[in-house]
Amino acid sequence: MDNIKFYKYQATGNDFILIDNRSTKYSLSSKQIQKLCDRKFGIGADGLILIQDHDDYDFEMVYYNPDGSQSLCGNGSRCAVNFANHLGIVEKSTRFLAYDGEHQAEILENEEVRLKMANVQNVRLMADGMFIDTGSPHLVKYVINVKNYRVYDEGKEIRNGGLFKESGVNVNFVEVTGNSEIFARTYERGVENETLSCGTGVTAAAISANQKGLESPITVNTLGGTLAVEFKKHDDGSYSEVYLIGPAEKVFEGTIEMPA
Ligand SMILES: N[C@@H](CCC[C@H](N)C(=O)O)C(=O)O
Repeated sequence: MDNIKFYKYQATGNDFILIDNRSTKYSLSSKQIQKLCDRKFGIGADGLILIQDHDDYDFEMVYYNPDGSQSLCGNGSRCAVNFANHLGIVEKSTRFLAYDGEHQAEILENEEVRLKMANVQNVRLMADGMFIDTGSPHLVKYVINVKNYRVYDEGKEIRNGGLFKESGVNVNFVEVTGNSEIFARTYERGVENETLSCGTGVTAAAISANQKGLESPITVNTLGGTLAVEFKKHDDGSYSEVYLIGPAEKVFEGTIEMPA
């Protein structure tokens, strides 16, 4: 049985297993990903990331939710950039490929990463809130007293509700807390629980706040820490130059036997 060398990273409390797969040695099944991400029987994480070689980019980030499904992960991307730096693949700036296409990123002081997100085409008003695609699908709902809100129960209900049943959605509960400041909590599909922070969710929350009159840059507080989001809004309702900025750090590294 193979031993896998892994690195554990966290970005505002959203935690990930990172694996150097430049040799493309590992092709993990959903069952293996589920076991590695399991907090009791495995390493435990909100997601798993393989860093792979790519002919046209510095690297490719292949992201899996803990249930084995795939999407873009904003916080995971910031961890991947610092990991790629640790592996010697990139220096201060990079261009890499992820689930939703090309991303650029810059490593700032104190290992903070400034990640360029894809343009946001529009904000769709729906019965439960605003629907915004930031590389993964997000519903943003404004609530009062978000710190005490029933995020798990309501998030689960909306995520599994009629409208989103097929492909699911991440559900963000947001409160405006200042002139350019919000607090966001996210129920993540694929984790099927609330996480301490969700990067694509924080980005969607900041863009939704602009619809309510808040201007870029917006500070987004989460249960796991603080991020900043910058953007440019256009007359047709789209957004470009969208950046997610915040910390990402290695927590520990180790080896684990490849699960069956
Ligand atoms: N934690 C992530 C989002 C990961 C993807 C999401 N669960 C989905 O399936 O859409 C982030 O930081 O963006």
